[in-house]
Amino acid sequence: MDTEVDRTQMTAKFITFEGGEGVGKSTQIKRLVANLIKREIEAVRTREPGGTPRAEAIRSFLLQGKSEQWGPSAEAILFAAARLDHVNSMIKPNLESDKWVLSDRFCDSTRAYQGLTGGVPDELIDALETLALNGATPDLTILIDMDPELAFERVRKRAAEDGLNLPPDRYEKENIEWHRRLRRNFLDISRSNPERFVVVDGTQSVSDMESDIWAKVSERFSELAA
Ligand SMILES: Nc1ncnc2c1ncn2[C@@H]1O[C@H](COP(=O)(O)OP(=O)(O)O)[C@@H](O)[C@H]1O
Ligand SMILES: Cc1cn([C@H]2C[C@H](O)[C@@H](COP(=O)(O)OP(=O)(O)O)O2)c(=O)[nH]c1=O
Repeated sequence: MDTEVDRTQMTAKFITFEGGEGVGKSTQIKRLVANLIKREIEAVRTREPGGTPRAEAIRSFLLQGKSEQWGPSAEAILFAAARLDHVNSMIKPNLESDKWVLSDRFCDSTRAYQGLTGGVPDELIDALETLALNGATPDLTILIDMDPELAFERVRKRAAEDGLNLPPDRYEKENIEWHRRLRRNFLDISRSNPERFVVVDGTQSVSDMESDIWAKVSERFSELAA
């Protein structure tokens, strides 16, 4: 493991997007990166599980359902193994070269999916988080919150428009009650970490949500105040 860096001395920020499936994370992360670049702030977008070749290999194993029979604790360990590589070979080097890093999902997904919703004990989730983050705690986490039924409706509509009939990935096939629990668990995590989280209403239009997120991000980081 590499040595811990003093994040308080850095100007580049690490921002994560969290929430259930189809709430608009990838749409909004692209817009936030573009808004930062417009203001001449170097910013890179990444995602979890994935973000590095080694972590992407773990991603395909996890999302094709091959890990399902291993159980949620082993899955949590696999997500953490992917995260450790992502942190050490992608996130930290970019922050150290003064690039803002924006990640589509990060550690709160493990706590919400495998931990609170999947039943993996807090002690294991806490230990994996300490190990995998290696000091790289997000400066800000944007939770996009909305009813999962509406979010799935959007995803289905888009897939139908594109003529796609994709098989559901690992967590999409859980029932709606499971996804409602997941939503409540994400909200609980945000309430336990009020200094790190902002919650955004996912039912807004794409451009209203973009403005809402920009207002919240620029309020948080004084260097963005125009
Ligand atoms: N605010 C929005 N209103 C309506 N549809 C949206 C909105 N944001 C995203 N979408 C559409 O919903 C689907 C899921 O959005 P996406 O950004 O991929 O979500 P996520 O990354 O959270 O899974 C996409 O088809 C996208 O075009
Ligand atoms: C990062 C992470 C993701 N996941 C799940 C959430 C999603 O179902 C899946 C990632 O799929 P992906 O298609 O990237 O997400 P989305 O559907 O939001 O666009 O992996 C976990 O269960 N634990 C984790 O730690």
